[in-house]
Amino acid sequence: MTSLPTTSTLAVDVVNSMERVSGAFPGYRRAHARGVCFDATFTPSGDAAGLTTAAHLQHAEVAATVRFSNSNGSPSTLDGARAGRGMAVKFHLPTGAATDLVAVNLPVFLASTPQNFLNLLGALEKDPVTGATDPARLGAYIQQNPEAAAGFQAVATMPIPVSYGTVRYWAIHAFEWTNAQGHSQFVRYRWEPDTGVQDLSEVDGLAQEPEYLTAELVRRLADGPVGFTLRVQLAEPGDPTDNATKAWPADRKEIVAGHLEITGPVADQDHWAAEIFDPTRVTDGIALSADPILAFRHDAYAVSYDRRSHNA
Ligand code: HEM
Repeated sequence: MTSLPTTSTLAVDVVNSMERVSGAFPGYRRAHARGVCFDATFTPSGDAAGLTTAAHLQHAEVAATVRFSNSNGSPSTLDGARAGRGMAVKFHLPTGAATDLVAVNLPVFLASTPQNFLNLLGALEKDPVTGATDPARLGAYIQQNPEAAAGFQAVATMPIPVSYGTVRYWAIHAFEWTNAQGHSQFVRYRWEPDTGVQDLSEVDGLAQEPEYLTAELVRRLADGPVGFTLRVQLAEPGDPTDNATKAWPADRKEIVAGHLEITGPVADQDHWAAEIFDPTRVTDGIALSADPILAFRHDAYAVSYDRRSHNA
């Protein structure tokens, strides 16, 4: 495989292990394989403008492209199952550049470092003899790595959504905003659906069509736009900004940075499916925190992108 200059050996090891867990499907992302893209408009509230110079968070609306997805590396997992869902947003900036915000239906991640994530994947890999994942290995991993407990608790209670448009999505990592005066503030992002969170029971989830989430959202959009509010939590001194397994206290001040209105499916699904939504693609006024998972995602996504764009 051709390595991109930005990839690391660890990123290759992690993506190889992801393939052993979910399978490798030529041309598809190694995670969040099944997805669908939509056109949207983001209207900033103006409330973030005093905290960051980021162009999309000032006062003028910008166009956006949104990809909703299922987290598995297999493109044929059931929509009605309790599983991860992704919402990746690409904001198209007035300069012609873009900035991405990549979120899932989990408030915290399962590992604080890339090495821990690799170890966790190892515990999820199928036993070569039985061909199945061994729940005891995963249990032992969580016991030895208590940092994973909060994330797995959230995984166990993941909602089965009525719609991709009725899910709450977190971008998890801390990012650092800087304003025109040079003052900096750590933040965390969350998308709140206008409808409120709406779930299905397990029975109703299993009664749906296998891939109901795409058709449901297209039908819903025929009746009008689907909206999300971008809420931003502001860190206080001492809040961890480099650990994706740790949430900040729920009473931290929040602001509404803006509102996203999704209007309809993109005209060219193949073009947008081939695109990359990279959480490290930030813009002036936003910097990455020191969270090692955040930086590592760039490398892992590059490995996956390289493979899928060569139809591997
Ligand atoms: C070490 C940690 C992680 C690894 C190794 C990893 C790996 C990957 C890979 C390989 C892809 C496919 C990339 C592509 O081909 O374009 C992907 C996609 C994705 N990941 Fe992660 N990921 C990690 C953490 C996270 C976290 C913390 C979140 C949520 C905040 C997240 C949300 C997503 C979403 C939503 C997508 C789909 C993006 C799209 O629609 O293009 N991932 N991930």
